[in-house]
Amino acid sequence: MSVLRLEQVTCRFDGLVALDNVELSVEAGEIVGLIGPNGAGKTTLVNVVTGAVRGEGPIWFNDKRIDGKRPYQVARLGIARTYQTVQPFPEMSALENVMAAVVFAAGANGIKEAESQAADALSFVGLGDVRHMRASELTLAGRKRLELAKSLAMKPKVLLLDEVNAGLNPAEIDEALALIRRIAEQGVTIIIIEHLMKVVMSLCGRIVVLHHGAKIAEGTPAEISQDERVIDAYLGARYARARAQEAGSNE
Ligand SMILES: Nc1ncnc2c1ncn2[C@@H]1O[C@H](COP(=O)(O)OP(=O)(O)OP(=O)(O)O)[C@@H](O)[C@H]1O
Repeated sequence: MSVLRLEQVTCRFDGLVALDNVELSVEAGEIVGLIGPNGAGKTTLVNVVTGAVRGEGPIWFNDKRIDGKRPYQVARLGIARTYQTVQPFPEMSALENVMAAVVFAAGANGIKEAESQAADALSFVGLGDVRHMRASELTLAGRKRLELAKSLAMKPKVLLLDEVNAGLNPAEIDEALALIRRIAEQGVTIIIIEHLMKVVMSLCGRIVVLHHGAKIAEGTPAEISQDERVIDAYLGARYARARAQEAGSNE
């Protein structure tokens, strides 16, 4: 049974259709990539699933309908997200930032428990040693990890990652990839919005492509990289040629 399912979900902003009858079904344990050109509706999909923006059409989390729920209710059911632009409370420590996320997702279970959950999440992402540092003093890679720790501390079953690798250098991206794989190994189902094709191709078992709010393709990385509509709308001919050359040189 799918853990998350969107049934013909539409989202309009005045005259603009940001999501157009999108069908999506994600199985437990999958890492699904969500790609498409700027403005395709990827972040809107995350916003609609997590209750930040109201759409039309049923969204199921296991056997529960979650469309219409508020963000904290969705978070408490077990769906966490990261934000494209990381915005920690700059003057608070990394630990305090994650504790705030724990309280948002779990309610007030006591400050000690929130602290211990937050410390575990920070260790998991490799920020255990700098947990008392102010968020504003962390590097971009550190703030991205902090963002991950905030969502992980909510103990999610489904995690929606919105461009967690943007702005990172190649070494930092490799580390982030390893971290995302470790999160998936914990049994967390992941949907990742990502512009770096190297990341999507190596991480995701399945890729969903949005264009002008509509799903134009869905398949394995190999299928998607050869799909004419995806090449036209997003990947471009140069990418397809490079892939074909790679395939040729591997023969
Ligand atoms: N709150 C909003 N109010 C009005 N229009 C919005 C709102 N949020 C998104 N949009 C519009 O909806 C469309 C889809 O935007 P969205 O941010 O979901 O795209 P995206 O695929 O995530 O793009 P990017 O890759 O640039 O982040 C865009 O035209 C955007 O301007």
